[in-house]
Amino acid sequence: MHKDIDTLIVTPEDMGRIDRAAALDLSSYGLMERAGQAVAAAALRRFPGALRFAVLCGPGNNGGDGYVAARALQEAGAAVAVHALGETAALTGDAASAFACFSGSVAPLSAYVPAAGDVVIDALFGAGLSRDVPQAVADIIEAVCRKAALPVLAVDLPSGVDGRTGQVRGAAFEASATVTFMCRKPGHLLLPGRSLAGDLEVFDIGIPARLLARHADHMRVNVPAIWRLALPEQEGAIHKYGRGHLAVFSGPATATGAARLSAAAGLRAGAGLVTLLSPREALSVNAAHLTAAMLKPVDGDDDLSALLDDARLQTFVLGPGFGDGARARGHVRLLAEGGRRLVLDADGISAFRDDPAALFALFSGESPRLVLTPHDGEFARLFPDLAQDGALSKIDRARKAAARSNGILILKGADTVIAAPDGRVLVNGNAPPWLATAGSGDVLAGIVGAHLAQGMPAFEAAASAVWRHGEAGRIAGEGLTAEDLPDAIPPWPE
Ligand SMILES: NC(=O)C1=CN([C@@H]2O[C@H](COP(=O)(O)OP(=O)(O)OC[C@H]3O[C@@H](n4cnc5c(N)ncnc54)[C@H](O)[C@@H]3O)[C@@H](O)[C@H]2O)[C@@H](O)CC1
Ligand SMILES: Nc1ncnc2c1ncn2[C@@H]1O[C@H](COP(=O)(O)OP(=O)(O)O)[C@@H](O)[C@H]1O
Ligand SMILES: [K+]
Repeated sequence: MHKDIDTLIVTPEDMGRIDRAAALDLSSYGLMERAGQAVAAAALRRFPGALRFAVLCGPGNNGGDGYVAARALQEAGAAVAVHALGETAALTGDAASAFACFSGSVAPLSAYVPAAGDVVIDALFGAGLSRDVPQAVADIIEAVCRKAALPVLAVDLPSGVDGRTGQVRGAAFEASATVTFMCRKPGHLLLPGRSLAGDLEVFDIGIPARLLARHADHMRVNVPAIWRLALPEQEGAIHKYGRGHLAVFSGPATATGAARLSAAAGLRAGAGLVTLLSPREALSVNAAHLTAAMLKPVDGDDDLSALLDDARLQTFVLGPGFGDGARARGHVRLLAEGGRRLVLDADGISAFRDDPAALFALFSGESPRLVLTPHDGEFARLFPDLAQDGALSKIDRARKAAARSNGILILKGADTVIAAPDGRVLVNGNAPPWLATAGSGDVLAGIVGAHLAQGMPAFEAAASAVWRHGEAGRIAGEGLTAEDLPDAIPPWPE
């Protein structure tokens, strides 16, 4: 597929618009025919041992794809049982045409009895799911997935998964694989949709790339092609200051490890110099554990102000293990007023829970130089209204938070979303589950800081850091601890 549209993420609403635009130039039934044929081909390829394909067809075009697939499977000599939700006489448009071309018998959905050897083709609802699935569908999902544990191939989306949010509407199939068309939808990438979709195939049914690009909304999968052009130059003889100087605030003597993880990651991720800014009472414990990173005492705003006279210090990480909220707020104010770039993580985020607007005001009005790295709990402290709004997807939440804060949001989790105030959004997909370990977030903050220190724009710095963090997790492998991660940070991709 065209490599530029390969990474696009399109909401069901935008996809509907694209389908309608495509139908002006192309036969919309032709699109459905190719979609259904692709589903049948995937079914035969993935399930050569199937005794029977049970094709469950819904009332819209998703059901239409199902009738095309059923016909193609029958023509290929496979045993097929087709069951419809609702009256087939009520089908309209392309779905009615697809039904008319299918010559086999169609039984009601309620008559389907899952049998061993069946492979279920789920063509009940796709992009058009607009409310919770009816009870009859919830019952079938229970019978197929829980009681009979049959393999399911989903058409476009597992029925019950909301394509815009990835949330389950009432109940949803758990598919072993899903065949979708042209582009991924948010529901394929955001949890729980991502795990319910199983192995995802994106099939090109022939909608022109220009239509996709015109109607898509700056949402993409986080891949190196997106930020490669913003990578720092790697010249052989570059001076260490040329590769940027990152400063990381340490917590008190009892909580210094988190900041050292950020510092170690910052060095590995390419910052030329990393300085740990430590309370005096924690200097000796920090010194005992540091080799390549430098150490400077900072106890309060006066120390920090003096340090900010050094114009080479432009980039800071504040939050990992930091503790003291009042001190954090004072430091953040000085850094903002000094025009510095800041990665605000963990305790640094929580420090502004009583007055998030004060934080946003400090970084308003110019190109973003604040990167916020909350997990869901920290996000809710800064953006309680967005966290509580059940209608918003994780993408919507990150995007609105970025706009409000004029910062880059890294909303963490297995489906980390990176968003910029200008509306660009990336969904990350390379993080292995074992990256969820204590201290892993501190490493991420250090990588973001290193990228900023090397002069990358904030959005690209954040996105590439999330990607490299995911790769480090894969390289370090299952059973990793956060201490293994810095050494596993890979070089920049070719
Ligand atoms: N040109 C196109 O439009 C193409 C569309 N394709 C297929 O078309 C699908 C989208 O088709 P539609 O927009 O018709 O949507 P769907 O077929 O996903 O569902 C819409 C139908 O289901 C009903 N419905 C929605 N939620 C319901 C619920 N909870 N309980 C009961 N009924 C509910 C709606 O009233 C409507 O009749 C895609 O997912 C894809 O499979 C493909 O054929 C490729 C081309
Ligand atoms: N199930 C998961 N799969 C992959 N990555 C995950 C998963 N859960 C969390 N992560 C990632 O692990 C890191 C955890 O960071 P965080 O929540 O701040 O923990 P900590 O404070 O312990 O470092 C984040 O980068 C997050 O995106
Ligand atoms: K479906």
